[in-house]
Amino acid sequence: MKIGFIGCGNMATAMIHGILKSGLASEGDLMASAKTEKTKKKITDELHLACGTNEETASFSDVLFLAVKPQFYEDVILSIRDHVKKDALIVTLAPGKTLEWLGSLFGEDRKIIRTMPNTPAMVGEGMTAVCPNHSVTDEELDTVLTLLSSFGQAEVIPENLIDVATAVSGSSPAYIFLAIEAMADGAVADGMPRNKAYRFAAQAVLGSAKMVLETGKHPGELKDMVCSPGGTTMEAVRVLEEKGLRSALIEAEKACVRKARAM
Ligand SMILES: NC(=O)C1=CN([C@@H]2O[C@H](COP(=O)(O)OP(=O)(O)OC[C@H]3O[C@@H](n4cnc5c(N)ncnc54)[C@H](O)[C@@H]3O)[C@@H](O)[C@H]2O)C=CC1
Ligand SMILES: O=C(O)[C@@H]1CCC=N1
Repeated sequence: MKIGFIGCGNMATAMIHGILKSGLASEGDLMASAKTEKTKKKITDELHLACGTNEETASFSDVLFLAVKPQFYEDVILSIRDHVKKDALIVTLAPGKTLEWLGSLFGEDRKIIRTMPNTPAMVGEGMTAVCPNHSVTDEELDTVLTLLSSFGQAEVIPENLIDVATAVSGSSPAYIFLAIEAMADGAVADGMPRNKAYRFAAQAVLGSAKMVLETGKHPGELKDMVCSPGGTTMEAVRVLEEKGLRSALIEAEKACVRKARAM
């Protein structure tokens, strides 16, 4: 199976590392294309892959990832569509680009899998939402799920939820980085050296996420386990509620969904 990436930025690089590390494919099975000389050099010298034009990458691939920003999708699709193998599995990553829209550009009978990954794929802890179109068989879907699982979790969802997935997992690492930065700022304000503060905050976030996933307990119950009666945490939680953290996150996700639907 030959795997190609049109564009080789943050997401493609993370996916390539995951696929190679898992042993699902070797360097010779992969090709990527790029716009800049710097990225071309990264593909050949750092990733040790063949670097092709967009057209060469399209005609090489049994599984083809479209890893350019959404605003470049239309031009890229129009330039490669006649080069894509007839039975290739076309995997998209862009928000807002629906299966219907993709089918209208590639051709209705094409096998298209719309996904929404996230950058924690870079450390093998990605979360990818997956929506296949009607032309993709169960076996082909399994092939793509196996590739996507090489850098984290991958789960099929109905397409009407993919903008929601964008808000809750595609974009949410940015909210969490912001939270970690702010938590560390608070610690620095009270005298902790900055590097130590990032590590303490990030490890607390990592452990908390693991508790949700591994205990299966309701997040509210886990929160209550931290809040000793008359203790320190309840004071912090009281201020977070007063400042609207919960509502800020809900409204941020609603804005994210609105933007994705408008793209
Ligand atoms: N960064 C993120 O957190 C996430 C990104 N996505 C989606 O993944 C896709 C890729 O995003 P990133 O990797 O973050 O972007 P990026 O900007 O890091 O990478 C895109 C690459 O494509 C190259 N490129 C642009 N036009 C090209 C062309 N015509 N031919 C070949 N290469 C071209 C750019 O030079 C760049 O290296 C986007 O559609 C984005 O919306 C989805 C989920 C999360
Ligand atoms: O900000 C964006 O548009 C992309 C999609 C999800 C994360 N990054």
